[in-house]
Amino acid sequence: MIELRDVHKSFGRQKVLTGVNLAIPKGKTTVIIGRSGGGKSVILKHIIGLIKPDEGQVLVDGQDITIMDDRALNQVRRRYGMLFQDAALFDSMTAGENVAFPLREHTRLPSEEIRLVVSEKLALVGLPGVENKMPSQLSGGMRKRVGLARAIALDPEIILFDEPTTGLDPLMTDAINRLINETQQKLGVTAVVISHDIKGAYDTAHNMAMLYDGRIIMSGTPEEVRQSTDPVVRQFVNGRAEGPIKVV
Ligand SMILES: Nc1ncnc2c1ncn2[C@@H]1O[C@H](COP(=O)(O)OP(=O)(O)OP(=O)(O)O)[C@@H](O)[C@H]1O
Repeated sequence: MIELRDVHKSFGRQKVLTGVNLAIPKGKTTVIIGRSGGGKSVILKHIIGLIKPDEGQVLVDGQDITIMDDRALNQVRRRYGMLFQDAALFDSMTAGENVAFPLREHTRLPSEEIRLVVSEKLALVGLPGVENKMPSQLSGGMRKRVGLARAIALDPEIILFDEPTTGLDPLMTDAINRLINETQQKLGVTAVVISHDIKGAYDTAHNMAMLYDGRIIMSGTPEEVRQSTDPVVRQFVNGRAEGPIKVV
Protein backbone atom coordinates (compact mmCIF):
# COMPACT_ATOMS: atom_id res chain seq x y z
CA MET A 1 0.00 0.00 0.00
CA ILE A 2 2.82 2.39 0.88
CA GLU A 3 6.26 2.13 -0.58
CA LEU A 4 9.37 4.22 -0.12
CA ARG A 5 11.81 3.85 -2.99
CA ASP A 6 15.39 4.95 -2.55
CA VAL A 7 14.43 7.95 -0.41
CA HIS A 8 17.23 10.39 0.38
CA LYS A 9 16.89 13.35 2.73
CA SER A 10 19.43 15.76 4.16
CA PHE A 11 18.98 18.78 6.38
CA GLY A 12 21.82 21.12 5.52
CA ARG A 13 24.93 18.96 5.68
CA GLN A 14 23.31 16.31 7.81
CA LYS A 15 22.37 13.26 5.77
CA VAL A 16 19.44 11.66 7.58
CA LEU A 17 18.05 9.22 5.01
CA THR A 18 20.49 7.77 2.50
CA GLY A 19 18.39 5.47 0.35
CA VAL A 20 15.43 4.13 2.31
CA ASN A 21 13.55 1.26 0.68
CA LEU A 22 10.51 0.07 2.56
CA ALA A 23 7.25 -1.63 1.60
CA ILE A 24 4.36 -1.29 4.04
CA PRO A 25 1.65 -3.88 3.41
CA LYS A 26 -2.04 -3.02 3.49
CA GLY A 27 -4.13 -3.93 6.51
CA LYS A 28 -1.12 -4.92 8.61
CA THR A 29 1.00 -3.37 11.36
CA THR A 30 4.54 -2.38 10.45
CA VAL A 31 6.82 -1.28 13.29
CA ILE A 32 9.89 0.79 12.47
CA ILE A 33 12.65 0.56 15.04
CA GLY A 34 15.98 2.33 15.22
CA ARG A 35 18.10 4.65 17.31
CA SER A 36 16.94 8.00 18.68
CA GLY A 37 17.59 10.74 16.19
CA GLY A 38 18.06 8.18 13.40
CA GLY A 39 15.30 9.58 11.21
CA LYS A 40 12.24 7.49 12.03
CA SER A 41 10.00 10.54 12.43
CA VAL A 42 11.45 11.89 9.19
CA ILE A 43 10.27 8.68 7.49
CA LEU A 44 6.76 9.17 8.91
CA LYS A 45 6.72 12.75 7.67
CA HIS A 46 7.60 11.51 4.19
CA ILE A 47 4.78 8.97 4.35
CA ILE A 48 2.24 11.67 5.19
CA GLY A 49 3.74 14.12 2.68
CA LEU A 50 4.89 16.73 5.21
CA ILE A 51 8.45 16.43 3.93
CA LYS A 52 9.55 15.93 0.34
CA PRO A 53 12.58 13.75 -0.33
CA ASP A 54 15.68 15.13 -2.03
CA GLU A 55 15.61 12.00 -4.16
CA GLY A 56 13.34 8.97 -4.43
CA GLN A 57 9.64 8.23 -4.41
CA VAL A 58 6.89 7.71 -1.85
CA LEU A 59 4.09 5.66 -3.36
CA VAL A 60 0.64 5.37 -1.81
CA ASP A 61 -1.45 2.84 -3.74
CA GLY A 62 1.00 3.19 -6.59
CA GLN A 63 0.78 7.00 -6.78
CA ASP A 64 3.86 9.07 -6.07
CA ILE A 65 2.81 11.62 -3.44
CA THR A 66 6.09 13.54 -3.71
CA ILE A 67 5.01 15.08 -7.01
CA MET A 68 1.39 15.81 -6.08
CA ASP A 69 0.00 19.31 -5.79
CA ASP A 70 -1.46 20.43 -2.46
CA ARG A 71 -5.01 19.57 -3.41
CA ALA A 72 -4.23 15.99 -4.39
CA LEU A 73 -1.99 15.60 -1.37
CA ASN A 74 -4.76 16.79 0.96
CA GLN A 75 -7.04 14.13 -0.47
CA VAL A 76 -4.45 11.47 0.26
CA ARG A 77 -3.94 12.87 3.76
CA ARG A 78 -7.65 12.48 4.49
CA ARG A 79 -6.98 8.75 4.47
CA TYR A 80 -4.47 9.04 7.33
CA GLY A 81 -4.83 9.31 11.07
CA MET A 82 -1.86 10.21 13.17
CA LEU A 83 -1.09 9.74 16.84
CA PHE A 84 1.72 12.11 17.75
CA GLN A 85 4.48 11.35 20.22
CA ASP A 86 3.00 13.38 23.09
CA ALA A 87 -0.64 12.82 21.98
CA ALA A 88 -0.65 16.56 21.09
CA LEU A 89 -4.10 17.25 22.51
CA PHE A 90 -5.39 20.82 22.56
CA ASP A 91 -5.16 21.66 26.27
CA SER A 92 -7.91 24.24 26.19
CA MET A 93 -10.44 21.80 24.74
CA THR A 94 -12.20 18.93 26.49
CA ALA A 95 -11.42 15.35 25.49
CA GLY A 96 -14.67 15.26 23.51
CA GLU A 97 -13.85 18.49 21.66
CA ASN A 98 -10.42 17.12 20.81
CA VAL A 99 -11.93 14.03 19.20
CA ALA A 100 -14.57 16.14 17.48
CA PHE A 101 -11.97 18.52 16.03
CA PRO A 102 -11.15 16.63 12.78
CA LEU A 103 -14.86 15.95 12.24
CA ARG A 104 -15.64 19.66 12.50
CA GLU A 105 -12.70 20.56 10.26
CA HIS A 106 -13.23 17.99 7.53
CA THR A 107 -16.90 17.00 7.51
CA ARG A 108 -20.26 18.72 7.54
CA LEU A 109 -21.81 16.34 10.02
CA PRO A 110 -24.42 17.93 12.28
CA SER A 111 -23.45 18.39 15.95
CA GLU A 112 -25.66 15.56 17.13
CA GLU A 113 -23.93 13.09 14.82
CA ILE A 114 -20.50 14.38 15.78
CA ARG A 115 -21.42 13.75 19.40
CA LEU A 116 -22.33 10.17 18.54
CA VAL A 117 -19.09 9.53 16.64
CA VAL A 118 -17.07 11.04 19.50
CA SER A 119 -18.71 8.83 22.07
CA GLU A 120 -18.30 5.76 19.83
CA LYS A 121 -14.56 6.43 19.30
CA LEU A 122 -13.95 7.13 22.98
CA ALA A 123 -15.69 3.87 23.86
CA LEU A 124 -13.54 2.06 21.29
CA VAL A 125 -10.36 3.18 23.06
CA GLY A 126 -11.76 2.17 26.44
CA LEU A 127 -12.66 5.63 27.69
CA PRO A 128 -16.44 5.86 27.53
CA GLY A 129 -17.90 8.99 29.07
CA VAL A 130 -14.74 11.12 29.41
CA GLU A 131 -16.03 13.72 26.92
CA ASN A 132 -16.10 16.56 29.42
CA LYS A 133 -12.72 16.02 31.04
CA MET A 134 -9.88 18.41 30.26
CA PRO A 135 -6.56 16.86 29.10
CA SER A 136 -4.90 18.07 32.32
CA GLN A 137 -7.32 15.89 34.28
CA LEU A 138 -6.22 12.77 32.42
CA SER A 139 -3.19 10.50 32.94
CA GLY A 140 -0.55 10.14 30.22
CA GLY A 141 -2.02 6.82 29.10
CA MET A 142 -5.52 8.26 28.95
CA ARG A 143 -4.29 11.21 26.91
CA LYS A 144 -2.73 8.79 24.41
CA ARG A 145 -6.07 7.00 24.20
CA VAL A 146 -7.89 10.25 23.53
CA GLY A 147 -5.23 11.01 20.91
CA LEU A 148 -5.94 7.63 19.35
CA ALA A 149 -9.71 8.29 19.40
CA ARG A 150 -9.02 11.56 17.58
CA ALA A 151 -6.72 9.80 15.09
CA ILE A 152 -9.49 7.35 14.17
CA ALA A 153 -12.31 9.93 14.18
CA LEU A 154 -12.41 10.14 10.38
CA ASP A 155 -12.17 6.35 9.91
CA PRO A 156 -8.69 6.46 8.37
CA GLU A 157 -7.30 3.66 6.24
CA ILE A 158 -3.79 4.28 7.50
CA ILE A 159 -2.77 5.20 11.06
CA LEU A 160 0.69 6.47 11.90
CA PHE A 161 1.86 6.14 15.49
CA ASP A 162 4.92 8.13 16.55
CA GLU A 163 6.28 6.41 19.66
CA PRO A 164 2.89 5.65 21.18
CA THR A 165 4.26 4.14 24.39
CA THR A 166 7.17 6.43 25.25
CA GLY A 167 6.93 7.71 28.82
CA LEU A 168 4.38 5.14 29.97
CA ASP A 169 4.85 2.52 32.67
CA PRO A 170 5.16 -1.14 31.52
CA LEU A 171 1.53 -1.95 32.25
CA MET A 172 0.18 1.06 30.39
CA THR A 173 2.68 0.33 27.60
CA ASP A 174 1.19 -3.13 27.27
CA ALA A 175 -2.35 -1.71 27.41
CA ILE A 176 -1.60 0.78 24.61
CA ASN A 177 0.09 -1.93 22.51
CA ARG A 178 -2.99 -4.11 22.90
CA LEU A 179 -5.18 -1.19 21.97
CA ILE A 180 -3.14 -0.62 18.81
CA ASN A 181 -3.58 -4.31 17.98
CA GLU A 182 -7.31 -4.26 18.63
CA THR A 183 -7.85 -1.05 16.72
CA GLN A 184 -5.83 -2.32 13.79
CA GLN A 185 -7.79 -5.56 13.70
CA LYS A 186 -11.26 -4.09 14.32
CA LEU A 187 -10.85 -1.38 11.73
CA GLY A 188 -8.62 -3.39 9.37
CA VAL A 189 -6.33 -0.40 8.97
CA THR A 190 -2.74 -0.21 7.81
CA ALA A 191 -0.74 0.80 10.88
CA VAL A 192 2.78 2.22 10.87
CA VAL A 193 4.34 2.45 14.32
CA ILE A 194 7.63 4.02 15.34
CA SER A 195 8.85 2.54 18.55
CA HIS A 196 11.74 1.94 20.90
CA ASP A 197 9.73 -0.70 22.66
CA ILE A 198 11.14 -3.94 21.25
CA LYS A 199 8.89 -6.21 23.29
CA GLY A 200 5.87 -4.20 22.15
CA ALA A 201 7.10 -4.42 18.57
CA TYR A 202 7.32 -8.21 18.80
CA ASP A 203 3.77 -8.27 20.19
CA THR A 204 2.13 -5.86 17.75
CA ALA A 205 4.03 -6.09 14.46
CA HIS A 206 3.19 -8.20 11.46
CA ASN A 207 6.27 -6.71 9.95
CA MET A 208 9.30 -4.98 11.49
CA ALA A 209 11.84 -2.74 9.82
CA MET A 210 15.07 -1.46 11.31
CA LEU A 211 16.48 1.92 10.32
CA TYR A 212 20.22 2.27 10.73
CA ASP A 213 22.64 4.70 9.20
CA GLY A 214 19.99 6.23 6.97
CA ARG A 215 18.71 2.96 5.51
CA ILE A 216 16.40 0.09 6.31
CA ILE A 217 18.90 -2.64 7.05
CA MET A 218 16.38 -5.34 7.86
CA SER A 219 12.71 -5.92 7.28
CA GLY A 220 10.78 -9.05 8.15
CA THR A 221 8.41 -10.73 10.57
CA PRO A 222 9.16 -10.41 14.30
CA GLU A 223 10.35 -14.01 14.17
CA GLU A 224 12.80 -13.21 11.38
CA VAL A 225 14.09 -10.20 13.32
CA ARG A 226 14.44 -12.28 16.46
CA GLN A 227 16.48 -14.84 14.55
CA SER A 228 18.55 -12.33 12.62
CA THR A 229 22.27 -12.95 12.76
CA ASP A 230 23.09 -9.39 11.64
CA PRO A 231 25.27 -8.02 14.48
CA VAL A 232 23.71 -4.54 14.24
CA VAL A 233 20.16 -5.90 14.48
CA ARG A 234 21.15 -8.23 17.32
CA GLN A 235 22.81 -5.46 19.30
CA PHE A 236 19.78 -3.20 18.95
CA VAL A 237 17.05 -5.70 19.76
CA ASN A 238 19.04 -7.05 22.68
CA GLY A 239 19.72 -3.53 23.96
CA ARG A 240 23.49 -3.87 24.36
CA ALA A 241 25.88 -0.92 24.54
CA GLU A 242 28.71 -3.09 23.16
CA GLY A 243 28.74 -3.98 19.49
CA PRO A 244 29.07 -2.50 16.02
CA ILE A 245 26.72 0.43 16.82
CA LYS A 246 28.76 3.13 18.55
CA VAL A 247 26.66 4.34 21.46
CA VAL A 248 28.86 7.05 22.98
N1 LIG B 1 12.87 19.86 9.78
C1 LIG B 1 14.10 19.53 10.15
N2 LIG B 1 15.12 20.39 10.02
C2 LIG B 1 16.37 20.06 10.36
N3 LIG B 1 16.71 18.88 10.90
C3 LIG B 1 15.75 17.98 11.10
C4 LIG B 1 14.38 18.25 10.75
N4 LIG B 1 13.64 17.16 11.04
C5 LIG B 1 14.49 16.25 11.58
N5 LIG B 1 15.75 16.74 11.60
C6 LIG B 1 16.95 16.02 12.06
O1 LIG B 1 16.90 14.70 11.55
C7 LIG B 1 17.40 13.75 12.47
C8 LIG B 1 16.41 12.62 12.65
O2 LIG B 1 15.29 13.09 13.39
P1 LIG B 1 14.03 12.19 13.75
O3 LIG B 1 13.14 13.03 14.59
O4 LIG B 1 13.45 11.62 12.52
O5 LIG B 1 14.64 11.02 14.58
P2 LIG B 1 13.92 9.79 15.27
O6 LIG B 1 14.57 8.55 14.74
O7 LIG B 1 12.45 9.91 15.10
O8 LIG B 1 14.32 10.00 16.77
P3 LIG B 1 13.54 9.79 18.14
O9 LIG B 1 13.42 8.31 18.28
O10 LIG B 1 14.46 10.39 19.16
O11 LIG B 1 12.23 10.50 18.01
C9 LIG B 1 17.69 14.54 13.75
O12 LIG B 1 19.07 14.77 13.82
C10 LIG B 1 16.94 15.82 13.58
O13 LIG B 1 17.58 16.87 14.22
